[in-house]
Formats: sequence, C-alpha cells, structure tokens
Amino acid sequence: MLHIEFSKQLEGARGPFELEANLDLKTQQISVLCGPSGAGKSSFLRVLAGLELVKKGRICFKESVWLDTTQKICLPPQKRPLGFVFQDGALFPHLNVYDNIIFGNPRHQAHIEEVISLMGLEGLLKHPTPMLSGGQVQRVALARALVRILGQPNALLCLDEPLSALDADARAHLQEQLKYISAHFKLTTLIITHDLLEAYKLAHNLIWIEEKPQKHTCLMRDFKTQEGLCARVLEIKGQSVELVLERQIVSLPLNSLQTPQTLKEGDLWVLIPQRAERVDWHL
Ligand SMILES: Nc1ncnc2c1ncn2[C@@H]1O[C@H](COP(=O)(O)OP(=O)(O)OP(=O)(O)O)[C@@H](O)[C@H]1O
Repeated sequence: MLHIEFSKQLEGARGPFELEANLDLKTQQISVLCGPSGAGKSSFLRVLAGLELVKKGRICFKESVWLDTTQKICLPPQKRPLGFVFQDGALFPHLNVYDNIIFGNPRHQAHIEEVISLMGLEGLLKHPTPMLSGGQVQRVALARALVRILGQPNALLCLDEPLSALDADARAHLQEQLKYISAHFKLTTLIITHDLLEAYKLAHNLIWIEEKPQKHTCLMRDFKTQEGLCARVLEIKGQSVELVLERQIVSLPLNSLQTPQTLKEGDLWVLIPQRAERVDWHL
C-alpha cells in the first residue's frame, strides 16, 4: 500500500487554498490524477517526490517511511525511490540521449540496456537531445526515470502530463508502452492527464481533485465499475449522435442511449453493448 496523507498551502489564481490528500493506493497499479487546471495535480506529485515541503503529512510506501512530520522524517528527493517525468521531458540539452538516460544512475548499469531496448532508443543514443521529436523526448525522459528506479524495492513512477504534447499516433503508442512497462516492471505509477479517455484506458484508479473555495481535496473515484468502452460525444445531429470511440468516430441513433435528453457535446460515456451510460466525472 502507498499511503499519501498531507496538507499543503498553495497560492491559487483565486486566493490561497489548502491541498489535502488522505489516500491509500494499491501498489503495482496505475493511478491517474485528474482535476481542473490549477487544482494542484503537479503539486501533489511534487510533494510525493519531496520537491515541495509540507508542514503536516505522512507518506509511506509499504513499510518505508518517506515523510512523517510528527517524527520529523523527510527523505530528500534523491533518497526517495522515485522516477519523475516532467511535461516537457526536462532533458539536459548539453548531453546526448545516452548520457541523459544514465545521468545520476551509474549503479544500475544492468538495467540500462533493457530499458533502451524497450523504449526503442538504440538508434538515437548518440543524438543531441535538441534534435529529438516530442515523442522521442518523452521516451528518453521515461527511460531516464526507469533506469533510476529499476532494482529499487517499492519504487514509484510519477508522470506529469507525459503525453500532452504528442500527436494522436505517438500518444496511443506511448500509452500502450506505459501500460506494458508498468506491468512488466511491477511499478506503482501515478500519471497526470487532462484526457479522461486516456485515464480510462490507462488506469486502475482515478484520483480526482475536488475544488472548494479554500480547500482542494484529492478523492478516489471508481470509474471501472462497469465493463464497457469509453466514448466522447463529438456532435449531436438530429436523431443521431457522433461519438469518438478509441480512435474512431461512430454514429449511433439517439434513442439507443439512456437519458439522451441530458446529452451534451464533450460528455464522456461508457458504451455497454446495447446501451450507453453517461459517466458523471464531476461529482
Ligand atoms: N510552491 C508553491 N507555493 C504556493 N503556491 C504554489 C506552489 N506551487 C504551485 N503553486 C500554485 O498552486 C496552484 C496549483 O498549481 P499546480 O501546478 O499544482 O496545478 P495543476 O493542477 O497541476 O495545474 P495545471 O493543470 O494547469 O498544470 C497554482 O495556482 C500555482 O500557482
């Protein structure tokens, strides 16, 4: 179990607020962190990584205590077994791909070749990083994070919108790779995304940050209670509705959906054979 409990004062666009979390996440699963812009998603990951300090909190990965303010325990970032991928990759521009991957990780030589091969980076190792495409940058950043944590017990992989700058094909490809890598290396993975379809495809758990005027609370949401496919409403045309389903656009008669009167463009639905139900993401 990964226990995350903290309270952190942040300065929001509409004034100060408290970001609060009290969650127990199963290990070796993917959890997705969603919420409105400015809700505190990146801050949540930064607190986990030890990049933001809190006055009150306790973070434990199984028996290992990373933070306990009552006992004055606070492991510095480099002591936490955690790999972090930033939104823009944050590669070192003066180092080539290989040197970026091994940066700060000379101990884990045994894992380096496996990660390079898994991420398909063999042909790029000598390339300067400013020459890379967006997808390649994210694969190098992911490889660097993986090399840092593989071989360490109770390791966490944190990804701050790793796919947001990619086109649909690169995004779909990297989503599959993330799923494979998390399962293959038995990682506990936390991913920020604004894309609920992506969340549905990737995650076992959804953490939603609920905004109230002076308090933002991280809540677990169960979004896989029903077997089905997730689709977004693209356009309502007369008696039919166009939905984006996976990477296809499908058209359905309106009367095949339950409660079609509440249908809005941009809504997310779970399509179950013979019927469809709207998912209320903003409870
Ligand atoms: N160290 C800090 N101290 C005080 N306020 C902060 C700190 N870091 C970030 N903030 C503020 O906290 C709020 C939440 O920021 P954060 O980046 O965590 O949100 P987010 O949900 O990731 O946003 P987005 O989806 O737009 O990336 C913002 O208003 C930000 O300016």
